[in-house]
Amino acid sequence: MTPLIECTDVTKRFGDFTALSRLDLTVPQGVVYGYLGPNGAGKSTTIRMLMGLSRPTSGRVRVLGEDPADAGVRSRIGYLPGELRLDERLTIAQTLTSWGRLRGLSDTSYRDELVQRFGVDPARKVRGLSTGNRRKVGLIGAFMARPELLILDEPTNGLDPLMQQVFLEAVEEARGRGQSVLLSSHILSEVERVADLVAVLQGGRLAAAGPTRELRRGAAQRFHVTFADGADVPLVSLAALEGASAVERRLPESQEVSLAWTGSPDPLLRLLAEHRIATLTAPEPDLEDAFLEFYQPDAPDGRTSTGAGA
Ligand SMILES: Nc1ncnc2c1ncn2[C@@H]1O[C@H](COP(=O)(O)OP(=O)(O)OP(=O)(O)O)[C@@H](O)[C@H]1O
Repeated sequence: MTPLIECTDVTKRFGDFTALSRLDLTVPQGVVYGYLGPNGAGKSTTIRMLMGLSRPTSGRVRVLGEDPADAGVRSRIGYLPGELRLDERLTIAQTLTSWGRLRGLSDTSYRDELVQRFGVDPARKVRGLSTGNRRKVGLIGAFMARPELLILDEPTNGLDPLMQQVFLEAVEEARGRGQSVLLSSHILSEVERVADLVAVLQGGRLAAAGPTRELRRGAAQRFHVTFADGADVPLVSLAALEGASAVERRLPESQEVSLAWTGSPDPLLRLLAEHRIATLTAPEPDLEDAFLEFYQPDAPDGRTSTGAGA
């Protein structure tokens, strides 16, 4: 089956500046795809190309199997731009009706349900709406026609936690119906909850891409160890282990040590077994840990230097 989005070796330059470099990206049917990266990484640049709003300098972009410069393709996508421009003179209802007309939407029951769930008053004028309420209108517009592909640029910007929840439910419903959703976000915990696949952009290059579960599995695992009162705290031996990084005592004289670990924990557990331990905890690594590894400023391989020195 043709992927809904396929970018092959895509580069985008603005003058001398390369905003995106040799991007390969594939979004299959029926998945939620998280598009992550720090400010200026190139997320919006990618999304604008997917929507045919700008052209790649080189490489090939296909959306729904077509060139996105084709207006017919665009009208099949539920799109939420990073900066949504609305006609200030209209009410919310008029705005949604005009978008619906453009899409040939005849059954408005899902639209009306979304209006309820997002808690917007359709009679209100767009002028004077808060950022969050504008975002809600944009989201309802993107979801209401149940398009096969949704492309959402920072969709939860300005939404309160309750509305973020409503949004995530709409995303899960869309996936349940076989629609695909590409969403860019800085809110990693939310992407982690909902995305099947993620890509991490850094400085216009893909730093990682793959199933969320695998990325999380590859993340450094944090361990917190409390050595028994009076027992040795083997900081130097811990820091010398190959999988260890950021080995730190909680407080200068404390028996508590935290460290990050990559790879099988066997060598760590063997070393710890030689010592008297009061507690050992290892929280589930999250995407934030995995993600932040990609842009430690002074550690290109993602490892932080060890804090062992005491
Ligand atoms: N039209 C343009 N002309 C020149 N440079 C641009 C243009 N559009 C984007 N850029 C630059 O390209 C880089 C990527 O920008 P982009 O907006 O895609 O990043 P982003 O990942 O979406 O970041 P943010 O989360 O801050 O929106 C930035 O350095 C930006 O300044």
